[in-house]
Amino acid sequence: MRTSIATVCLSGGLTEKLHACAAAGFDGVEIMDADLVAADESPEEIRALCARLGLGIEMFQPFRDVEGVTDEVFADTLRRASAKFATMARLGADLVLVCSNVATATIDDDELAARQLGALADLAAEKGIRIAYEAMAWGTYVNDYRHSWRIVEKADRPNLGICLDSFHILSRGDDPTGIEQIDGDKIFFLQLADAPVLDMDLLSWSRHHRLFPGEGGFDLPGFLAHVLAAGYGGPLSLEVFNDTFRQTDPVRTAEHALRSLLWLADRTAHAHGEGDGDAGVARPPRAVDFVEIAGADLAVADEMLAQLGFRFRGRHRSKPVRLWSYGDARIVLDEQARDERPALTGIGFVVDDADAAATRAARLGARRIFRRTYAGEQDLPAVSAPDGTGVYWSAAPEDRSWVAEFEGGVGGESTDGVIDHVNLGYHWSEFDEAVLFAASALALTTESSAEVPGPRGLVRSQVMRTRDGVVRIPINLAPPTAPLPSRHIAIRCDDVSAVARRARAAGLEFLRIPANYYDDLAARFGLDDAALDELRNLGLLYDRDGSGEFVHFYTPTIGGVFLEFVERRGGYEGYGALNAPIRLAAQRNEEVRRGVAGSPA
Ligand SMILES: O=C(O)c1ccc(O)c(O)c1
Ligand SMILES: [Mg+2]
Repeated sequence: MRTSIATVCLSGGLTEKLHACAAAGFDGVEIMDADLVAADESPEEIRALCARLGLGIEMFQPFRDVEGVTDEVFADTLRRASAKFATMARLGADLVLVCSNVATATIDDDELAARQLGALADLAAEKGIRIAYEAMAWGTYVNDYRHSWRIVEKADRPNLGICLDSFHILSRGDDPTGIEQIDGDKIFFLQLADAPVLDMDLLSWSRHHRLFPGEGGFDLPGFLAHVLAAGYGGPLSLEVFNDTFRQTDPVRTAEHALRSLLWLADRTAHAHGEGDGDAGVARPPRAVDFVEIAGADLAVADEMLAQLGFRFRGRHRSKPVRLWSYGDARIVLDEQARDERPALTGIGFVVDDADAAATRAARLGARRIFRRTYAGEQDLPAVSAPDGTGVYWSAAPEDRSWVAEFEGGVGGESTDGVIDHVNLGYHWSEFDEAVLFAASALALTTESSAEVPGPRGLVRSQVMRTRDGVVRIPINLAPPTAPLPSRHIAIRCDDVSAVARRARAAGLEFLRIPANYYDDLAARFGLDDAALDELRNLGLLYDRDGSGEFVHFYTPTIGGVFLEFVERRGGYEGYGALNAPIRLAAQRNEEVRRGVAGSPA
């Protein structure tokens, strides 16, 4: 599989983009005409740079507004084309992308379109150039890949083929199975992009919201399978127009982009039964093993966990690390960190094959973490997620010997606790990368996303989970000007009221929920007075849907982390989305009271 990326995906000048693509390990690039026009370097210099970096120039793009025009307009099109073909010769590029006409087309006639594309192809042939014709989703007359293929067949030139772009096909809801009817040798190029499912005009959706494969709502593995079944053997090239990636560090974005292609290739091979074992598609995790909180002094966390009813399981025998558990929910407090501010710094997962999971994540570009372990200590395979969060794998319960490395804890175990979800917040520049990491390295599935209004702006929440719901990681996108949101660990228990009562009796202060919230609950759900009083008195939040109920509460925030206790009744699958704005507002009110709030924006 040859990997390629369009320069339009990245920020920076053309040479910076090329260096980033090469550093990430791409085989080739699509050079955007506009990037070349704006570059200081000549086409010859860009050609030499690509050669030095080992990057193939897979395609030059785009050339626009060719077919369906009057003879007079077309004469000028050929003049424009001659000039661009001369540039391509200097660049050493021999494939050009022609977008279906979105602007100057005035004549809806396939015979004319085929004649004009044929004439363009003949001009290109004199320079040894091939043309890939791409149906744009918003093309004036040609906007369906099957239509572009009919025209290419009609024109019947050896150097004229089509370019398929997953966005243009899937955004319109066109059936991609027809791709298999196309002669694979005539698919000259393949562009890949995912996108969130949005209800908006195609052009804006395409120009601003495309995503790398695995980050949106399109079935890219299914799409690619059709293209490969047609016999396509060219590069897999990413073409992602996205406002965020135009601003982020091109080196990091290029690494992120390559990870999406590896994920896609794995998924597609897997669907064909060609997975290569340990490096192939990871099986989703079976559970969250533990969550790690690190900070220089975690005494406040110890106190809070004790108040909540966690059991102290002891100190690690060789490190300043402590273990607490609530049933099967384990929290590791790590005081090796120099940073004063406690933070959620790692998550352990239970998988079938821990080494395979780590190897696979490393192959997807994640850095391995090597930790000092002493004789007899379990060495959990681990990597660092792109944001630096540690990810550990173990094959528990058969293999949870690390727990026995903690000494001096109390015995006995409450049995009803488990980690329900771990909520991670990101800024705009890291959000899509985090979603892709969860989809690829953690083998989690994307659930629909929600938007939550908070006092500092809108928070987008994208839940990544296993299909069985045993592992759930809501990934939140913070408003652009807000500080990085706190992360939180949600513990599921059988009786959240009992936990709340006990924690209050032990002196734990909860996040303060406004009285107005309970008036609104009464209005919304018609709860009886006793139920409402219990919620109000204990400071609990409540939600209900067609399948069940959800009762939960939040602790105060310690540094950058807080806890939530939840009780799910019946088949309730959500996270109390209607309560999230209450939580965000209450957390801000708490910051205001403590004088650490900053400005609202
Ligand atoms: O939005 C565009 O103009 C544009 C240009 C080239 C492409 O390959 C494409 O898919 C879209
Ligand atoms: Mg395209």
